[in-house]
Amino acid sequence: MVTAAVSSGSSPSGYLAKPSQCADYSPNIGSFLVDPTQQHIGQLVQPWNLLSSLQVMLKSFNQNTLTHVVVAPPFVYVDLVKNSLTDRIEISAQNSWIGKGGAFTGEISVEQLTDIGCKWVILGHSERRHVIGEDDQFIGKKAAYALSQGLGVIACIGELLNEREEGKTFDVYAVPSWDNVVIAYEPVWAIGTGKVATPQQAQEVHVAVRDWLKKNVSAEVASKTRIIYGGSVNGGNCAELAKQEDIDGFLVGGASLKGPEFATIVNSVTSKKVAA
Ligand SMILES: O=C(CO)COP(=O)(O)O
Repeated sequence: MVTAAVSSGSSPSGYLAKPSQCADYSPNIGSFLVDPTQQHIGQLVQPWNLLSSLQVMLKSFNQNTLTHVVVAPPFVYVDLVKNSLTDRIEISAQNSWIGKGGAFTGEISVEQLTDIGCKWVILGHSERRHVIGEDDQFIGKKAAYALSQGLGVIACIGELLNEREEGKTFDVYAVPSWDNVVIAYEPVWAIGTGKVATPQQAQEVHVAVRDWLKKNVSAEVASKTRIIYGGSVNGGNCAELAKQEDIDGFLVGGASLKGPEFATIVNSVTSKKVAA
């Protein structure tokens, strides 16, 4: 990407942002997010792989549907993916720097992301927490900064398998009171494992998150905030998950690389909204 000068770290570049390509959507429609991280099911995500899946998906879903589609490609492909897709799909980054851009070599700033037209950033993904070592406080600071600059935040929360087994699911997520936030519940044990949460397990946590928002923020925020589920979502399990009252959409990794399956997942969210 032209903007990533080696010595300039996360400083904003002179790259001109394109005009907004944001599709209008109402806050309480379904969300569907695609996060094909660098490596999924042993397969390196290449842009043409992702793009061909997205093109297949685009042919199979009605672009006038209510489902809000956001794609989060690896950083190096953001520009390519953005420029190859219809305006109907918004782009998210998979991470951002904690504060204002500066000399932080190797980091990507919020300013750079908005500069190239990103609307969203995923923060607190389990791999950032458990592999890189980011904690709630660090993620909270990142979220606050991204939001202050107008970037939407897809905030990921989720428990490890041993925490679920020890009954700690409800202690793990400390969700700050953010506006312009989509909350993604991703049980760590379900990510990339093929072991999906049951609809009831997911619904139980989503309800608890909504209750948390109600108590700690407001009833309005609780009802408007989209809470999406991630972790081994596929074409076969999406419909039952989507039927759950508090599951507003999905964060999908591996299945996003399979176009027809991807369309099935998008359409499962749409069907729910149409039925509502
Ligand atoms: O965490 C996820 C995407 O970032 C979920 O991945 P999978 O859908 O492959 O389990």
